Amino acid sequence: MGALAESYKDTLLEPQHIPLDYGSVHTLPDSHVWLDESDESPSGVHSTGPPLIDLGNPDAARLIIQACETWGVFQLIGHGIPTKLMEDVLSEAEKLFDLPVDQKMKALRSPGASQSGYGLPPISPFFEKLMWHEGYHIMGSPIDHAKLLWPNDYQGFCDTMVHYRNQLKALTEQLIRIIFKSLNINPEEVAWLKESQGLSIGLQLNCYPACPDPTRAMGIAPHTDTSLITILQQSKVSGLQVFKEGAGWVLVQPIPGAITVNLGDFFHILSNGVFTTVRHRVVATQVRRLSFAYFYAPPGDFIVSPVLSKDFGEVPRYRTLSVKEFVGIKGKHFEKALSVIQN
Ligand SMILES: C=C1C[C@]23C[C@@]1(O)CC[C@H]2[C@@]12CCC[C@@](C)(C(=O)O1)[C@H]2[C@@H]3C(=O)O
Ligand SMILES: O=C(O)CCC(=O)C(=O)O
Ligand SMILES: [Fe+2]
Repeated sequence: MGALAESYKDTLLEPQHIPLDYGSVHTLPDSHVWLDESDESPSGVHSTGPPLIDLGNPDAARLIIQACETWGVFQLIGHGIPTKLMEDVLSEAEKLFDLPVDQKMKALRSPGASQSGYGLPPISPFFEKLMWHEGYHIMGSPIDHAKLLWPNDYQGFCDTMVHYRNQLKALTEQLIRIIFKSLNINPEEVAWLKESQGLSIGLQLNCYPACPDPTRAMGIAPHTDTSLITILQQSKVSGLQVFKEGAGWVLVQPIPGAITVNLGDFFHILSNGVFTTVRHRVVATQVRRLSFAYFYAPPGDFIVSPVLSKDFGEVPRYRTLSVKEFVGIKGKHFEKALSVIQN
């Protein structure tokens, strides 16, 4: 199923690491109160957000590379993902998160197994406080877990998610080709890009339920993605913030029809640290917010070695390692993973 199926497999999931029955909670429990940590405070979000790029623009490739260096994230229009499909994903996800909590718990993600199923973010054990979040992850076939949610009516959900995943795969690979060229990597020589074997692909449906005390809660704690690229669809409600040196936490305002593209750790390592693996978080909100994140990573045995050149630096900032090895290091050291492999 690919290396990401092993992400955070040894983190210690305690019994409290399951979503609350949010609909029945009217005051924020102490377990979910996040104290403001100076620069981590949700206030002070003023700067203009990451660039908006039209993939149909003849200058798109240059703008994308520029955004990879300066932000590690951009918004994209002209991407070719049908609006109807994006709406269908939203309505299937709403149907899922609207289920009674007992039903959702039937599809609970099991610790140490693949990442599929319902639950809190797998990074939860790295934090003292719990996130105001419920998620549903699809890795491989969506059928087994969907059958647990809707024993007789799972096909529509599965068809929509598989169709969406296929469309996002084509778009992601188009973006990877553009970025590889700038790194002087010939996409035609990358076997997994041509043959799609051993890839890790995960689709995470995120729900941030309406929160009674949003300024003291956290939707998803700060992290970078363990991916090459992540493609995100945000619903109309804003909540995603990215950390920008010199500006602090900056809001990524949802734009109707646009998708948000962010680079993950593997492009950061490959580019010798020149492309940003953007640190991001999601703040809690007064109204429910949904988002859908598509994670794409190379096969576990792919060797990630920083590209060296005049533009990317002549000295490797990170040691060469396999995707699988990095996933293991991230699972153990989380936010410190990149410094662990620094030369
Ligand atoms: C594909 C993956 C990326 C992810 C770990 C996982 O194997 C499955 C869940 C993903 C997710 C979604 C919410 C935020 C995040 C940090 C987390 O806790 O689980 C990401 C993981 C990641 O990017 O490392
Ligand atoms: O909800 C969002 O906007 C971002 C979610 C996210 O960071 C993730 O799923 O990795
Ligand atoms: Fe993320």
